[in-house]
Amino acid sequence: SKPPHYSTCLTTPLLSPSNLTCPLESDGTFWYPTPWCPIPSDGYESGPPDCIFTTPHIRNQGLSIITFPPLAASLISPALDDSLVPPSFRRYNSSEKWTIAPLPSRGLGLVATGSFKQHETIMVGFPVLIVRLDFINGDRYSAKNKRKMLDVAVGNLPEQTRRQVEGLARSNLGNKKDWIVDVLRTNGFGIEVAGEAHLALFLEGSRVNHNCRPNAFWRWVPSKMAMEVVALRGIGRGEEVAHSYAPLGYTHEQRKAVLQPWGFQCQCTLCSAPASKRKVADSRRDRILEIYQTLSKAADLESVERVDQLVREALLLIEKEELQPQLVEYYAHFARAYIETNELKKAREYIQRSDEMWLLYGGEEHENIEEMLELWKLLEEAEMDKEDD
Ligand SMILES: C[S@@+](CC[C@H](N)C(=O)[O-])C[C@H]1O[C@@H](n2cnc3c(N)ncnc32)[C@H](O)[C@@H]1O
Repeated sequence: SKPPHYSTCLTTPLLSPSNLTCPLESDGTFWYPTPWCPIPSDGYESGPPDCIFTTPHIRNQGLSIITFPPLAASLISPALDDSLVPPSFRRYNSSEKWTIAPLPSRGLGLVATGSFKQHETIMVGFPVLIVRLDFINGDRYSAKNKRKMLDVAVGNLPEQTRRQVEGLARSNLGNKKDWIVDVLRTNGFGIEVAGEAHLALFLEGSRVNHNCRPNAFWRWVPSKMAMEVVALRGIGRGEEVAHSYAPLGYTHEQRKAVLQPWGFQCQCTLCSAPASKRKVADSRRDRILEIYQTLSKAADLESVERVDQLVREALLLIEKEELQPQLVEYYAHFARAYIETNELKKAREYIQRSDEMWLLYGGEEHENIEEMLELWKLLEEAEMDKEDD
């Protein structure tokens, strides 16, 4: 049977219908070739189909997306408007301060050919392939159909881009047919499109290797569909630029488990340290988490002095373990504990710090805006209550 044309504006819980105009913008001429929407195995029972959308010239490299039609429609403007990419973003793309080079036992990687100051943007990348995570993980399409759709998505890209995507494939892969799923899993970055999880593939950004004590982090700029790699600390010429694939703060065993899908043995300074040193690092990391949990239990917060003590201990351990990016969450958490114990001046100070860090690590459009707003509201209510007393 013929799939219903998606211009019927199939409703999806992901975007409220008020955000949609009918017919969907994705029905127009923006995409080339015409989007292809194979029928999911469950028909359209559990939602719209995943379709392949390609815009072959965007950002000088093209982009293919496999997702729900309303989500693709939501990207056309302004996120995928080439004329709205700020000049600074274009400049980083041809930066002379980095190169992609072969590195011992970890394939290619990003290497600084100039120096970077702390928090300086190193690279800006635009995705060439975006795939809805549940399309890959779910079973609405058979493995064969998924492969076919992914092949079409890559095949629609301009030849040079396609070759570069193919160049990301691992040569030692067991089942060669699964190369693109493997590339997405090992080189893809998790991003959100209208609140739905997707994997995004970048040509150069996907070459950044892992380090448990990273010198860089990346942030996603949804309104420009761009990924920025940013220096966590000063980086010298010749240094490899690496970020952590594992959440910071994990212990050795936890890191091993999350890094397993990438199929490499982590040799970073932390993982290859002698067992005794690793044990010290692990116990500090466990303790940081324990403090976090204690601060979450209002009943355990006997006094402001107790909160002060726990905050001081956590800050010291975070510094020792070089986990500063984690402060973005810890500051907000400290603030909650101070609100709980009615120490509102300190609460305000930590909310402010958390806000500043979110801006740095998540960018202006960071995903936690709502939670931070709620925290500010909570503080203001507590301040009003205190005034009334
Ligand atoms: C996102 S890619 C990074 C680019 C990759 N080196 C390449 O040549 O395409 C991830 C893969 O790089 C390798 N890799 C990344 N970090 C590594 C590390 N610290 N040690 C060893 N291999 C690493 C692993 O093979 C991993 O699956």
